[in-house]
Amino acid sequence: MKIAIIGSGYVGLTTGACFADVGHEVICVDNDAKKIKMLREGQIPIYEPGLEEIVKKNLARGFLHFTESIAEGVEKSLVIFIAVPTPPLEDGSVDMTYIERVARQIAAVLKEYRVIVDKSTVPVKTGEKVYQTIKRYNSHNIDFDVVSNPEFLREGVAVHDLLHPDRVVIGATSDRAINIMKELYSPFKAPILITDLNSAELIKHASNSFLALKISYINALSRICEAAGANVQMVAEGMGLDHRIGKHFLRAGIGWGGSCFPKDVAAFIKISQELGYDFKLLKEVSQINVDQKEHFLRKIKNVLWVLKEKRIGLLGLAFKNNTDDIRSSVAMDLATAFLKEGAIVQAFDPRAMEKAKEKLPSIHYCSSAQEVARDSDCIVIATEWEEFINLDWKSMKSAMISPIIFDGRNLLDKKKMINMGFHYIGIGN
Ligand SMILES: NC(=O)C1=CN([C@@H]2O[C@H](COP(=O)(O)OP(=O)(O)OC[C@H]3O[C@@H](n4cnc5c(N)ncnc54)[C@H](O)[C@@H]3O)[C@@H](O)[C@H]2O)C=CC1
Ligand SMILES: O=C(O)[C@H]1O[C@H](OP(=O)(O)OP(=O)(O)OC[C@H]2O[C@@H](n3ccc(=O)[nH]c3=O)[C@H](O)[C@@H]2O)[C@H](O)[C@@H](O)[C@@H]1O
Repeated sequence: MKIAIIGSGYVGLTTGACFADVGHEVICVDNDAKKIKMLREGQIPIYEPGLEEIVKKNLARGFLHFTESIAEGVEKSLVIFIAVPTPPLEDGSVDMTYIERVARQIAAVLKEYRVIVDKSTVPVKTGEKVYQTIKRYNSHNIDFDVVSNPEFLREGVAVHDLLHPDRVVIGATSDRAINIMKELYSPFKAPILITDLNSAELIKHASNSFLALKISYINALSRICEAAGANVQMVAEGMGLDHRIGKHFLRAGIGWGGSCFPKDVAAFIKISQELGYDFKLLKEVSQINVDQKEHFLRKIKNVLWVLKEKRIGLLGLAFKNNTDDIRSSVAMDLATAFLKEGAIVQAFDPRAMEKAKEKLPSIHYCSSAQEVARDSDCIVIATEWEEFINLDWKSMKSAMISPIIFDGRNLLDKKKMINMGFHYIGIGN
């Protein structure tokens, strides 16, 4: 099937590449000329495991194309996905200008029936507004359908999540559009849930908020564990063995970050408020997340006393492992807080340093994790990169001025580190 994806960022590019990989003919559109030029040459502007291979493979076999022209995408494709940003405004509500502009741009070039699919994360009732907008600006009165098809991929494992989704949600009322969407997704062999437009849009905000809630819950428990002398990892394991609870998203840490949870939880609070419901539970979920980061900072200050002139070795800058994404990264927030207090921050991240350099040039960027330890007053683990587990911690220790580790992700084995002579401070243990 011929499809176009408007917006070739994280979601647009990974989705486009995976659709091409299962045999669809995909045109990825973006208004960033530099990005399109890079992509045409097979260069990938983001780090996502497995993505480069499938982009190159599908470019070579002619299943994947890149263009700056929305008109070209709309003309050549039956299904048009919208995957442009929906960033937060200052009050937490969603900036809808990107979606609205693309809806008008599609309407202006519509010549034949098309299915217009919203993949961006949007407030409930957006599909209705997109429909009205396209109808208004579609001067030739061409028939079209609007569908909501939210995306549930996680960065770092996006290719896997796209090729093997837990579920595909299709919010649509027209049989014609539903059948086209079912055919489009048939190669993925995933459960397909058909809903109305509004429910599909709500499923996305509800899912992200629930996952954030689960993490905030375990983070709140980590505080109780610290006060009671219990171990949050054991508590999480004991809870997670109950299938009704499940073991996933119960890793206590320094709080959730990334381009989606913070903005989507804030948006869902705002959307609920506009619908007349005060979502106090989610407000608390957000507050716990802020507290968790501040509590971690307090723990560091309790041990180091004054941060000014201290040399802090920071392991991790990305908002999570296996990505170079630093959007709303708690690791970056911590670095900013350390710098503000006058500390010297020497940091290493396996993938995110280029992006971090642009945002925080005053960090000293190290070429290896080992270098982070040199003459440091402590090491702070801020991103859950697995490769940090197997570092040569003995030699790290000998390079440090004082062997203190603040493990914000409970990545290391506490007993082992203490036996090695480290002063180890984790989360909830
Ligand atoms: N990043 C993620 O893991 C996930 C993101 N989402 C949602 O997907 C949407 C997109 O997010 P990302 O891909 O992360 O954003 P992004 O910022 O990485 O990509 C968006 C792309 O759209 C392009 N763009 C903006 N306006 C355009 C226009 N008028 N015409 C053509 N291209 C245009 C930008 O140049 C950019 O390349 C958001 O609503 C987000 O909440 C949903 C699931 C996962
Ligand atoms: O809408 C989105 O953009 C996506 O948001 C999240 O995906 P992502 O932000 O890529 O990453 P997650 O793996 O969910 O992690 C989010 C944050 O929570 C933290 N986290 C995660 C899990 C956990 O147990 N504990 C924890 O602190 C991570 O370190 C990270 O900062 C959701 O998991 C995806 O389903 C969704 O599609």
